[in-house]
Amino acid sequence: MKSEPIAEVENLNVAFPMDRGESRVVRDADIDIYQDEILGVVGESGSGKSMFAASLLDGVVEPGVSRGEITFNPPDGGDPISVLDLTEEELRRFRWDRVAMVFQGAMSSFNPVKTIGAHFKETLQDHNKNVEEGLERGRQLLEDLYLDPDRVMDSYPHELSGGMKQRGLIALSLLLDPDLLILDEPTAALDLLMQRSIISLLREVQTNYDATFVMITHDLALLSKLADRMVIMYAFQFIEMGETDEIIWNASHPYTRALLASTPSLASDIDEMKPIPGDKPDPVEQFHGCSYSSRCPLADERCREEEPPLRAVEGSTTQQTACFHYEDAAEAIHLPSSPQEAAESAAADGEGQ
Ligand SMILES: Nc1ncnc2c1ncn2[C@@H]1O[C@H](COP(=O)(O)OP(=O)(O)OP(=O)(O)O)[C@@H](O)[C@H]1O
Ligand code: NI
Repeated sequence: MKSEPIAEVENLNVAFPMDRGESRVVRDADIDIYQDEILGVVGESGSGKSMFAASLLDGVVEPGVSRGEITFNPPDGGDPISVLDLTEEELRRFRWDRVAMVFQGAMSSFNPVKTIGAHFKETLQDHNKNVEEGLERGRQLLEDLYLDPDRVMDSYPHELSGGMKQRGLIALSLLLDPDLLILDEPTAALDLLMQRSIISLLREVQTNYDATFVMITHDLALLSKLADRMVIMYAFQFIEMGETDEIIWNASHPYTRALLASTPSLASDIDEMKPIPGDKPDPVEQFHGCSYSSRCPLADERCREEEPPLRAVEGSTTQQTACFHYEDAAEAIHLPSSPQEAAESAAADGEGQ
């Protein structure tokens, strides 16, 4: 995937002042988000995924502060927008018009005393859009998400199932035609079947509406089917990123490999997997060296003292990893289902017949 970056994140830090010190929940994050891609963000609970996502529209909750540089490049050719420098009023317009977000736990974010249609109408009015045209687009979006627009527009949130509500929210978030849509755990509260059907819809919608998606999830299996690129977070940092196939088949960071190794057939949730041994990091702590070193089988003296920067993986143009020993990771953390093994076992099956 080679296109222009729609957003450039440089040296992003998110911090909360706390009694026992500053809690740094995103640390020195750098990434370009490319136009028209689906970027998946994976990591265990508390690693900073939602904080990173919220920063993209300067939406970290008070008293949290985002520092660094987030540059949004409008795909229609407008001037670059420095997101963290926008005024309240500019930010209000930037959100929804440019970048929209479906928040984590959003199933309850429809107002229970208003119909779904009223939410669509208010959103259009708040942003001075033509209501009639906008509602037409809203109905089309609902239809594209396999919902009956007549029924859904007239319904109150409690009259819809979880899956319908979730699709309703995705439609609402696309109403003002944002260039970038951020989905924070869009399927977490849904059953497996509904998760899978929403996923296939998301790809269609992303293509039809020409939007860029940033998708946050625990579900590696889901991302491996949907994302063009993945970024792995550990302890408030990006520790690996690359094209999805590279990450799945050739993960270079020991943590990514541990995640993959403990994910049976890529079909389970990160938090249900057998845990990776060692303590979870504390955001107030100042770490020395690599944040994963206390859990990493490859860690040595240097790893405990010096922080490994995110660097290009040799032989790849897109994969980056933050590990001094990534070249040894494949041998040290064995993944049962490498493509070679899959091919070998397929060949062996063939011989037996
Ligand atoms: N309002 C807050 N004030 C202070 N710290 C917070 C606040 N909200 C979250 N945190 C801390 O920020 C860190 C990152 O949280 P974040 O919500 O980004 O994690 P996450 O990766 O999205 O996790 P999950 O998968 O559970 O949603 C966590 O350690 C969390 O305890
Ligand atoms: Ni989260």
